[in-house]
Amino acid sequence: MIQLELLISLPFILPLFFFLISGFLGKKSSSSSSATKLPMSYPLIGSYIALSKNRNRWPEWIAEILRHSPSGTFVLHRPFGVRQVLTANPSNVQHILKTQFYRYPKGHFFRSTLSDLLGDGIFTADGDSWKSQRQISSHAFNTKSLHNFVETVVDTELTKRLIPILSAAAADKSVINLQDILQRFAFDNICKIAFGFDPEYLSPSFPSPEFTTAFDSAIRLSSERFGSINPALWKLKRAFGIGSEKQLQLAVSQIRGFAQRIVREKKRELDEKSSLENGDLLSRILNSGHVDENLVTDLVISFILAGRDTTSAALTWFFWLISSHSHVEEEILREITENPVAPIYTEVKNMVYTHASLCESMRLYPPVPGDSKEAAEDDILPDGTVVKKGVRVTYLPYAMGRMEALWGSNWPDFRPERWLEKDEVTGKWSFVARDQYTYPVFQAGPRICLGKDMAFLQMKQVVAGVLRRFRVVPAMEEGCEPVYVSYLTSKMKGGFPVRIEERNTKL
Ligand code: HEM
Repeated sequence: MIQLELLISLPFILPLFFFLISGFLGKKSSSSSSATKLPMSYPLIGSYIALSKNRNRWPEWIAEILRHSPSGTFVLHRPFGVRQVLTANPSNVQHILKTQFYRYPKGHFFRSTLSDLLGDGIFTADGDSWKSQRQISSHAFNTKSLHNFVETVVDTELTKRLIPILSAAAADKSVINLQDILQRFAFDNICKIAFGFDPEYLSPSFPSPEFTTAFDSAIRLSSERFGSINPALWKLKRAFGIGSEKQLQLAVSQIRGFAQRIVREKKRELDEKSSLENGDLLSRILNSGHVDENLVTDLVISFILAGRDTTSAALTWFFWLISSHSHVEEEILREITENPVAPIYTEVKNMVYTHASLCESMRLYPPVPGDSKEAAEDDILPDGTVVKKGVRVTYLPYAMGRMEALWGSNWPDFRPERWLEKDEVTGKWSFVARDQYTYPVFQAGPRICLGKDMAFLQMKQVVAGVLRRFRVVPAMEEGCEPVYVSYLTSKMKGGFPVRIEERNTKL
């Protein structure tokens, strides 16, 4: 098998080898300068050497380059003459996400890389298909009854599952992986909210159901396609059904089988009851008359992706930051005391300091580190960067949260106060939002995240529910800093080991 993969790769590896050598012999082309931190670029292989050297830390690497770029933009030379524009410039972000929205669809590259997993679902769709999915989904998301439903689901998962597990960990002083626990929590929630189905993934036995294992590997393998030296390589592997592509096919067929069962079961249930008893998103979508089974299956998979790893990643980094910023923790505890029945929605809404802390945490560690569009025609970005038709333009929330030009010289500091104003008389905080194009953590413009309000509601419920009772204490080795890694969404590398301590005074 490995030999076959090698054989397929030879047409790519041989010229690469040749040009690597010629590059080292000094025949490098343009755009290399140590002063500006731009990576060296060579004929044919472009900046492949720098790319592969920084593969495991690409968000940090790109952020370093963009911090040194006067316009906050640079053009990455990928192998075989492929160019990619990378930007942390808010004017460019506004241009591609809003002003010139129809010139910058998701495009062919993104769709072909992810369509095995996501089909024609909302994340890969463009044009009329995206419009109709967006319309159906927005209708289902934007209702008061969904808010109430989310609140109840999250509260139940919190009180019946998360709190007892943390309580047991506190009692036996064990080290637990908080990232894994929060992912399980988010998975149960999204399945209940989106499909009215409870997978019971967060339980004291920490089960590993086939579906979630398949989902994890499908995300990893699909996102590895983005790093492929040439898409033809993974496409050939897929055609031969070998290596990582074979694993991906297996994982995808398990995922589609699972999603299809959910859709069929829900349709059967609705035929029998023909009512919106549970209020989950899928019932709402099916009730709206949208019954193309394949498309609804794609939507189901997209919702799981959207809802599972985003809130859990955000909360993992949030608890890590809180653990070393006691004044922030104290301020949040004060807010929880002032809102004694939080996590109830109306109370959670008042938690502006907590809201600011979550925004600040996602500025430094966004759950989605980067997002790409593809130019449908030749264009020039507001900062003067020339974009040819077919070129990918990627904006990077991870880099943008680390730009001195946008956040000041204290950008490395975790300071929720940068999102707040204090009323001198009452002493109360009020939240001051940044514009969406400077902080596109939830994307912006017509494709802005549909689950943003739901995500904040869930996260604040968790923060209030956990911190009112427990202290989260990192259990990493002395001097060990967590590492931010990114597949389609971000993660803390190796998980987040913590000890849980009960607070002496319950709030
Ligand atoms: C902290 C939590 C979250 C963050 C940071 C976040 C971020 C994002 C981002 C960056 C996008 C654009 C992705 C792309 O186009 O490639 C997006 C889209 C989307 N998100 Fe979220 N998300 C979060 C939670 C959720 C939740 C809980 C849901 C609920 C299912 C959700 C549903 C969606 C949907 C449906 C879209 C597609 C919108 C479209 O293309 O029109 N998100 N989100």
